[in-house]
Amino acid sequence: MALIPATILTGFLGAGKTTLLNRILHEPHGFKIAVIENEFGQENIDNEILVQESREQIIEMNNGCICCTVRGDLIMGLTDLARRRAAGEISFDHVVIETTGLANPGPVAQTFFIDEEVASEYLVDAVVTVVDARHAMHQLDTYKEAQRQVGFADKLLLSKTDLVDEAAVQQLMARLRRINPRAPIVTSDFGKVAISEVLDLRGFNLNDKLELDPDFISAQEHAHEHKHVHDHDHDGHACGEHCDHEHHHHDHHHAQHSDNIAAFVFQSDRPFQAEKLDEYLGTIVQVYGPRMLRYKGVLWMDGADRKVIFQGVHQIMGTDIGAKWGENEARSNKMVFIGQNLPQDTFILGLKQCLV
Ligand SMILES: Nc1nc2c(ncn2[C@@H]2O[C@H](COP(=O)(O)OP(=O)(O)OP(=O)(O)O)[C@@H](O)[C@H]2O)c(=O)[nH]1
Repeated sequence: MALIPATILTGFLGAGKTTLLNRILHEPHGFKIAVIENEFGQENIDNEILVQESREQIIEMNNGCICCTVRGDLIMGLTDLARRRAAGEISFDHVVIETTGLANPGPVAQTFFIDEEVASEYLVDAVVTVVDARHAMHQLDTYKEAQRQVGFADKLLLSKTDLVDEAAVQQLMARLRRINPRAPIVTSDFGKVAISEVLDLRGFNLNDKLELDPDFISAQEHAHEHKHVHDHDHDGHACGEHCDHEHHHHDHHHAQHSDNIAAFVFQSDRPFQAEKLDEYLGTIVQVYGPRMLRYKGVLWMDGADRKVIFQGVHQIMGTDIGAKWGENEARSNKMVFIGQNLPQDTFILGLKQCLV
């Protein structure tokens, strides 16, 4: 049987991956797509944001980052999809893997060559990287992950050009071409791009990847190097049961993400007072915005019968009206903050004060 093409969709935190995916899943283009979602932090908010009707074909992985702690889950997810497809239980002709904003696409792509079962069912169609035109210059200056995602791309999709002027777009494009002269660059504001620019690119050329990273195909785990991310929950606990961080494993060179980036979760089963919350979020974004890499949440507002989806990147914050709360669904608030040296306790205390 023909191999199933898989697209690795990558891009730094908040670049616009889910927005693009949502658009693709809504469009009538003839592709049947299965999605593998990997989100950093324990709460999969993207699941609320992605279109509901495709849900049965969305596999979530949120116990760690796809390029380090959950590579085994990726293999299992892929082989399980292939088995269900062969058994006629589900039907799809393409897989899209949305990585976390901090993932190194190298080890994700590697999985398709190293794992025999995966290699016998799938081929990497392309690594597609979404680049945030508003924040990319700073991200490229500061985070190796952002550089790697651009370096590994077979196609670069430029989002948020609506937020910057033409000169800034040109300057960014010139930089992207210097980092990765191979990858064509296409503008894709709010995911508006032809499907032919994203799927069926047949763009993954192993030789290029080997030039970029001579260890690419070696089965040695984590030959790549990236720095540290903690994943804190609201109790201040730093690492979950799947934690695989360096401080637990001093005996081998381990995959890590950028220093000082940490995630924490705020949860509550009391509703928010909208005005208080608006004011508080406005204030923290003003003060801590430059260090707030990504934040999102599903919110329960007092008196509202619909969920409110809230999200942002640095100072740019927005809300959308989400689905109705189900009749038997327990209402609650879930927020995830990913940032550099954010004062977790202050945030949590402040948010608590916005509850009814
Ligand atoms: N102005 C503008 N905003 C955009 C564009 N694309 C996405 N956004 C917004 O940017 C925010 C992040 O978009 P997502 O699609 O969730 O980004 P992501 O890459 O999936 O984020 P993570 O998976 O959390 O890293 C959302 O508030 C989007 O509405 C764009 O082209 N222009």
